[in-house]
Amino acid sequence: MFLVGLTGGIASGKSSVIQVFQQLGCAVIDVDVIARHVVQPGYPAHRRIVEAFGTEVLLENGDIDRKALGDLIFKQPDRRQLLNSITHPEIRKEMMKETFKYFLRGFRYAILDIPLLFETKKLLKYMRHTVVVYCDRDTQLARLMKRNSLNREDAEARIKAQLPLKDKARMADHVLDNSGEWSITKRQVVLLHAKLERSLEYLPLRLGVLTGLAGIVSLLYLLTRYLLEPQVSSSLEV
Ligand SMILES: Nc1ncnc2c1ncn2[C@@H]1O[C@H](COP(=O)(O)OP(=O)(O)OP(=O)(O)O)[C@@H](O)[C@H]1O
Repeated sequence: MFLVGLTGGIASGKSSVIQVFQQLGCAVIDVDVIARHVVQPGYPAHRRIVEAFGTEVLLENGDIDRKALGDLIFKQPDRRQLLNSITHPEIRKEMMKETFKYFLRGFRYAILDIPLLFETKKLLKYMRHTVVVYCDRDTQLARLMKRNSLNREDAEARIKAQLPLKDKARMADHVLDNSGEWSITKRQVVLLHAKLERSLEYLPLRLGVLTGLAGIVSLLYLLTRYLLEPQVSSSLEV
């Protein structure tokens, strides 16, 4: 199995593209979903966020108020870093668990939706392929303003807070251009999936694990035989 990291910019279409991969039966790991999961009440990250940011980032039912927290860290990079240092290790652990489950189920590749793949770089070394969901700046701005009911100034500020989408596209192995009609994007996703499925890059890990298992089984077999065999020399001595 190999890993494919999918990223893009705010409102560039990542979630929409990931849905198509899901419909195609792919192994999808959504970091946003994991990020929401690990901050639920009862989880260590939830307790540490409340300790660090206070109860004003809580909703009445005890859940984290993601909007309040987002607003709080938006203009304060040091607090953003603090939040990341709490949540990122927990997110990575969950991602590894999910990846392992898909590996056991025999998937050839798993696609991970990682919004800040190129910014944080931490997960980049595990990705055999990187995919950027791109759209031109005007389209991105218009879709963001519409989806989040933002004025132009706020939407522009949010786009500016990230690496430019064009730079990300240059760094990626594959670019899905989502500037136009949705049907055109969908076709690109289907083609990319077919290409990744055809790739033989899943073989080294699978063969490695099978060889390792075969080695362990042989070792156990030899050990069992040795332990169960009558000790001829010692019985002669008696
Ligand atoms: N090709 C398209 N044509 C028209 N609208 C689109 C297209 N692709 C996505 N959208 C719309 O643009 C908005 C942003 O898309 P989406 O939520 O998939 O982006 P995203 O990259 O996951 O965003 P974020 O990271 O900010 O959550 C959504 O409202 C979606 O319905």
